[in-house]
Amino acid sequence: MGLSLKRPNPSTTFARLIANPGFQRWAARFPLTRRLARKDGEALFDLVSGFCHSQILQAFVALDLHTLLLDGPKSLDSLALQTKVSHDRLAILLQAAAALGLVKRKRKSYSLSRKGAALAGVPGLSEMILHHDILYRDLRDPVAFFKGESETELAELWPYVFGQNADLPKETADRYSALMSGSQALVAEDTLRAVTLSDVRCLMDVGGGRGAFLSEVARRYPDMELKLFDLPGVVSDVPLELSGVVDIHAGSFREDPLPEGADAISLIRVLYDHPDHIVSDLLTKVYEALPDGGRLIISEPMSGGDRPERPGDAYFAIYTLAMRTGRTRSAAEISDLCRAAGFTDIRIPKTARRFVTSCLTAVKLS
Ligand SMILES: CC(C)=CCC/C(C)=C/CC/C(C)=C/C=C/C(C)=C/C=C/C=C(C)/C=C/C=C(C)/C=C/C=C(C)/C=C/CC(C)(C)O
Ligand SMILES: C[S@@+](CC[C@H](N)C(=O)[O-])C[C@H]1O[C@@H](n2cnc3c(N)ncnc32)[C@H](O)[C@@H]1O
Repeated sequence: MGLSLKRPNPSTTFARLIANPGFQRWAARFPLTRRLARKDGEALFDLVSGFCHSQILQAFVALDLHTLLLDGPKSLDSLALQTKVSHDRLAILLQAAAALGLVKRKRKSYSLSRKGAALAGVPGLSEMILHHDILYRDLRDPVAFFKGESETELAELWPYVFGQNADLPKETADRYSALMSGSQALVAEDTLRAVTLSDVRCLMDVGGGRGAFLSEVARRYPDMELKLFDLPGVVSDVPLELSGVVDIHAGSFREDPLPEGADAISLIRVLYDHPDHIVSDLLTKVYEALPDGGRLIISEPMSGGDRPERPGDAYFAIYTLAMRTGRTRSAAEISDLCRAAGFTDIRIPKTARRFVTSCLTAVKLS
């Protein structure tokens, strides 16, 4: 091997040092480095075994253990009877669930931990977890997945995103809307905590589903005029109590112009379902529908961009990649798209839980 005269790249040198098994053995013993080495080892092991953790959670929820334990501690015998899982195998599942912090174990009796009880109470979370069987199958061959060489089932679950025609089969609309509206309560709560609407006279929620966000807005701002715009197959099922309060518009933002009259327009978990050209067209339509001084409110899970982060980059980006129609964008990317559509005064208010949603607001100033 020839002698390299290139000056070593400091970051490569650092990586090679850490990757050296001899250095690792030394660092695991040396008092000043051993805690860090153990911490890195544990973190790596968590990544290695993460797919088992998700499947333990999936079985825990599918067997309804989170609701069975809501009434208080239960014995292994009674849980085995109720779940129809053999005593021995259920003991292993419950032991795993205890290790993951979902249950607490006292000899042969099990109760929900704080985390397990929170899981039982988060609206729509168990349905979300259960539908992950699809994403799990889509990720079975991860290299083919990232190369874009595999078909994905998630893309079939949300066929509306492909739809040039706005007529959505009722069954698909139902399944989709139930899953969406479950998590909508959290999204609405965090969005409305981050963005105040006290100066808004009329809000139109575009892609607002069956109006879950608008019902929360109506609760907090009872005098606000509200409009909902979504596909015909979706808005036909807006609950009756809401249809009296909300002005409903059926249409497709791909083909139809947006109704005018609102001084604020919200796009809640809409952009990440679509590719850039559709997002650009939609933002232009939103701009056109708003009056001078009108405000755009975007809320959806976002990528960390320059600062990659787990919820946006290691979950939602993968989810939207499996859907094959949109992508998870960073606030900076969404800002660029908004600017290109004419918006100014772009702000990125902080939200409480990045795994629930992130927000961006912009203003039309012509
Ligand atoms: C009483 C004593 C002594 C002490 C109490 C101490 C105390 C106050 C403890 C707090 C306990 C508590 C209330 C905890 C609450 C925890 C909560 C609310 C947790 C919430 C978790 C939410 C999660 C994990 C949400 C996950 C959401 C997901 C995975 C959503 C996915 C959405 C997707 C994939 C949508 C995709 C569809 C499409 C088409 C791309 O849009
Ligand atoms: C991810 S969901 C979000 C629903 C709701 N905003 C929420 O956060 O739960 C996306 C919404 O956009 C709607 N949508 C998709 N394509 C549309 C289109 N071309 N025109 C109008 N709405 C559309 C869907 O029907 C759906 O209700």
